[in-house]
Amino acid sequence: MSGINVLLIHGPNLNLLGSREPEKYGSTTLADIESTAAAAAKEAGGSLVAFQSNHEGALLDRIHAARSEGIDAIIINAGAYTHTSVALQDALTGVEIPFIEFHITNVHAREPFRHHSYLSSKAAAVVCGLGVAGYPLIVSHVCKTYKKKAAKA
Ligand SMILES: O=C(O)[C@]1(O)C=C(c2cccc(Sc3ccccc3)c2)[C@@H](O)[C@H](O)C1
Repeated sequence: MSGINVLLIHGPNLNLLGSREPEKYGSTTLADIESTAAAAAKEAGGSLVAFQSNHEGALLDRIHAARSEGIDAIIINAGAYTHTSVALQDALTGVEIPFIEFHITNVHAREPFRHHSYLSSKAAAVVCGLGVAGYPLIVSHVCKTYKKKAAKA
């Protein structure tokens, strides 16, 4: 039985992780996050591919492509697009792949404009405030508990 294939997506500015605001986002780089997440997936019998873009359309295209790659679950930290993008919600629901909305910080304890998400109502789960340590935890959970998508006819 092959394992769960996870797509980890990061949105705008997250490529700068580790370089500024360590008090908020920690000092871990995005490359480290992705590497640790991939190791967690492997440990849990799954696999993980990662993608980051500062461009909304590129994020949409990457989500669309997941349909034909055997991706069983998406974990997305959409950054600021969380709070603005109906298009991201549409793409994530349109591909019919379960997704988890992830935030490093507790967005509900921050500025009011970060309290609304266009993704949460469609997400299988929403995780925020665990810091970057949350990534391997959620990846492992997904690989151990999610079901593989039925192959397309
Ligand atoms: O907490 C998060 O992971 C979040 O998704 C991440 C965000 C975010 C905001 C600004 C910059 C960055 S990444 C970063 C961190 C430190 C220095 C430079 C960029 C992420 C916010 O837009 C979101 O509201 C919350």
